[in-house]
Amino acid sequence: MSEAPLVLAVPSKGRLQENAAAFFARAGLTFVQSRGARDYRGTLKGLAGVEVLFLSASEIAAQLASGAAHLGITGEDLIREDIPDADAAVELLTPLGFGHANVVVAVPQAWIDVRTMADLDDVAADMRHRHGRKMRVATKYVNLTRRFFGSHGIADYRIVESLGATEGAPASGAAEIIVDITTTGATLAANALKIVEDGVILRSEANLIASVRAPWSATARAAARTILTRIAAEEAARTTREVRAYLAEPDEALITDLRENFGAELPFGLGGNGALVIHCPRGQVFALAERLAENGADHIAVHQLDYVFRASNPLSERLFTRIG
Ligand SMILES: Nc1ncnc2c1ncn2[C@@H]1O[C@H](COP(=O)(O)OP(=O)(O)OP(=O)(O)O)[C@@H](O)[C@H]1O
Ligand SMILES: O=P(O)(O)OC[C@H]1O[C@H](OP(=O)(O)OP(=O)(O)O)[C@H](O)[C@@H]1O
Ligand SMILES: [Mg+2]
Repeated sequence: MSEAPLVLAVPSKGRLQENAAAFFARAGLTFVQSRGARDYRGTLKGLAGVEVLFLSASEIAAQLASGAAHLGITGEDLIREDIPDADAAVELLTPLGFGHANVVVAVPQAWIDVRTMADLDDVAADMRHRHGRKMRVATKYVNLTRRFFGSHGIADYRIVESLGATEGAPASGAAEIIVDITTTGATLAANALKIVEDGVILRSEANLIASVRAPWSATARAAARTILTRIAAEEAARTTREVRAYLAEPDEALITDLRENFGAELPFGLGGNGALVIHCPRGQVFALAERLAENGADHIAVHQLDYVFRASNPLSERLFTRIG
């Protein structure tokens, strides 16, 4: 196939890099950077039709928006901030459980009268009327800030664009308040800032994201299907346990009970000789084992799985439903 390859955009540095690489590795997807770690283009070992781009998290959002990348990993905060029509441009295929960060409005701790966005509105109006100047908000999340302040009816403010160390702006006098991301809260605390109670703009985490506008050639589709199938197989394995037991006479009522009350599946059928192979959600293992024991199983073995491949998976379905 000589058609345009699938372009996969992966964080090359920063907070998301290590977790993203580990995520792909778990799914058996290994990057090959033939010219060493500073080579910002690569391929996937054993998988033709894929070009890997190593980019910063914000550049990944831009490439997904324009369609220069088909698939990528980045933070939802950057997607919502950098892509004006995010829901039309990209599909968030699945959250990844890392890169958690909240985009928040924070004010000096010394502002003891300011607890809510409504209080902040009062402060802003007051500054405008009494001192004739607008409250300054330091942030790199300009669009998220405008939308959020607008939704709270706050208009008396001015954004001071910040390119880093935003939490320092109030102390340095560059702005009165800030909008930034926080995870542990350590940076806010170190700068004597507090989060406004109803001032959490977005709860973000890293996502696997597809571009709607990328050229989805047959080659790109086939590669995406392979990648998503592997990722889904790993995810299914991680959240599932395999339970094996022997029951002299497994009856239909028990099987129905296991299916309905424990989320159990018998992926390989009933077998016929009383040997049961059950797959169930990880959290149901102990309850399921007890039920099997009550029904006469005297040896119940529980296994972790590496991969569970299914004919269809939620990730591929989401992608192909969206791109047609
Ligand atoms: N403290 C944090 N904990 C967890 N995830 C974070 C944290 N800070 C940022 N992130 C997530 O990682 C993304 C990228 O942040 P990172 O610090 O790697 O890059 P950056 O500082 O935005 O950009 P650059 O490194 O190019 O200056 C953020 O947009 C957010 O989604
Ligand atoms: O709540 P915390 O756990 O303290 O984390 C929040 C800090 O982490 C990020 O900065 P980063 O270290 O990525 O530096 P940057 O300003 O260069 O992005 C973010 O911009 C905050 O400053
Ligand atoms: Mg950062």
